[in-house]
Amino acid sequence: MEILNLELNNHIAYLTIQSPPANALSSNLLQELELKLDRIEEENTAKVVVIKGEGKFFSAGADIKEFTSLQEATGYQSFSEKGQNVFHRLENLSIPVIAAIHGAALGGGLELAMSCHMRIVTENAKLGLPELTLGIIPGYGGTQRLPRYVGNAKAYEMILTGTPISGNDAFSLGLVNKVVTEDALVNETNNLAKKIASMSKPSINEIMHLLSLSRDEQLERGVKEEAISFGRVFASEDAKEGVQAFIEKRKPNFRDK
Ligand SMILES: C/C=C/C(=O)SCCNC(=O)CCNC(=O)[C@H](O)C(C)(C)COP(=O)(O)OP(=O)(O)OC[C@H]1O[C@@H](n2cnc3c(N)ncnc32)[C@H](O)[C@@H]1OP(=O)(O)O
Repeated sequence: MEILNLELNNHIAYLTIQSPPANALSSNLLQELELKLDRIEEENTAKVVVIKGEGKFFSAGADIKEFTSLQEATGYQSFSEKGQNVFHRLENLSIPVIAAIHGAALGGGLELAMSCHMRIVTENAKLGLPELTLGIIPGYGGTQRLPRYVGNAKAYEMILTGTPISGNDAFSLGLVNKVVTEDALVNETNNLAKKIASMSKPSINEIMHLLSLSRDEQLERGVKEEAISFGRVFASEDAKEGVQAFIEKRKPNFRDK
């Protein structure tokens, strides 16, 4: 089975993450996302992309189990940059991307959703950046994109406590476009996608270019700094402890080293 399924239908490209149970963003999945974006661009028929997750969650973030086999030599900074680059490409696509979020969008899962242009979320979904609970920090652009959506005060709280917010709260804060019941997610997302797909492609492409110019230049600088910090923190003893504790399903014992 493919871990990222692409289905093109009536000018809508549906990308479904199929990597249960967590739909973790493994390095294979990120590579697959690049390939699927290549195909969408080559075919050049889609006017909108929908990203969703199969099973219980949208995505629980980077594959924490893969972290233990990440060799220091391969560079933790470049691990972060690889994800950042894919998400940068997604954000700068010439067609809009909608994330349909249910269950959980945590860590890299929320960073993926924040790189999309619109988000529809279920009421009870959990959205957050829990990386600090693992002794690491967000590395796929989350430190830079979250404050732009929810404001500084809430971003500090969400990142420093690692506590997720509900779909309802995400809507109140302006992080998502719409909050819906679990049953309505597919229909509401399709309705939005269809409305966009009924527009003329050249005007969609021009608008995507113009709206991309509304992003400030600091974002790119901040994302670069984030990868450097990610590399530094990931090499710490507390990062090893945090990841090991997650795998062993216990509380981490951080030593501030
Ligand atoms: C640069 C980017 C960095 C990052 O993204 S770091 C990762 C940030 N994400 C997280 O910290 C989220 C971690 N996961 C969770 O908090 C919870 O899980 C959930 C809330 C998503 C779900 O909780 P529940 O319903 O109680 O299920 P469960 O037993 O915890 O998880 C089911 C299985 O999924 C595995 N899993 C969950 N998240 C990840 C992940 N991010 N990477 C790899 N595996 C994951 C678990 O270990 C377990 O597996 P098993 O059944 O073998 O015990």
